[in-house]
Amino acid sequence: MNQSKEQRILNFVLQNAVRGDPCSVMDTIDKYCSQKEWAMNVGNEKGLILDKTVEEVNPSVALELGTYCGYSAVRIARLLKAGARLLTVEFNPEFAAIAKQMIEFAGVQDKVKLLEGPSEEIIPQLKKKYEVDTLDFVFLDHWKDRYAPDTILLQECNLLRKGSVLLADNIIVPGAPEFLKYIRNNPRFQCTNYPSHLEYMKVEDAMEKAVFLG
Ligand SMILES: O=c1[nH]cnc2c(O)c(F)c(-c3ccc(F)cc3)cc12
Ligand SMILES: [Mg+2]
Repeated sequence: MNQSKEQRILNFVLQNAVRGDPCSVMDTIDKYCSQKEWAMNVGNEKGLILDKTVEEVNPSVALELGTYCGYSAVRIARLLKAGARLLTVEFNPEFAAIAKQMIEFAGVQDKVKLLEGPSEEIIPQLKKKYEVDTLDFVFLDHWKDRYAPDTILLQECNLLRKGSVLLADNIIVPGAPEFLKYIRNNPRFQCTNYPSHLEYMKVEDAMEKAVFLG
């Protein structure tokens, strides 16, 4: 049974990165995906926008929708203060299995809880099953057609509070037009656009920050 691309990425990290060193894991993934096989990690350019937003928010409880291989989970978790935690949701079981190993190799497993399943099922469970009160930060990086419905679902589940920050990847490529239309016309959100480039490519992309006003 030949290996998946995600398994090849993980193997390259296990053989070339420094165990327990999140930056080494991120750099090694970026090296593999820029030189050998493209993959949909947020990457280092958009990753810096993610870093700045996480540092600005300094979340106690963060949610990521779309774990993939765990690159951005490692990226976010490395910046979390003592006692803070990241919940990351992945519906593809193969990706989740890779991400679990990636997160453990990076040494951030104590800060990260990987939840396997569809976001629309997991979001309504966050309060009771995962003991979440409200979310300080949400990184939307899963399926573009879920950005808007999941943002509505987060509000319906009372998971956002005044000042909660959403950051969405792939606003241009693949694009999330329905989400942009929803969030930019909604008076309960203050939006900011961050132009950037598609991971590992000279193609324009952007991220959108949306602060919930309560
Ligand atoms: O499905 C996705 N989920 C989350 N993030 C993505 C991403 O960052 C991409 F670049 C892309 C992408 C895939 C193929 C392309 F040709 C361009 C972008 C997809 C996703
Ligand atoms: Mg993305």
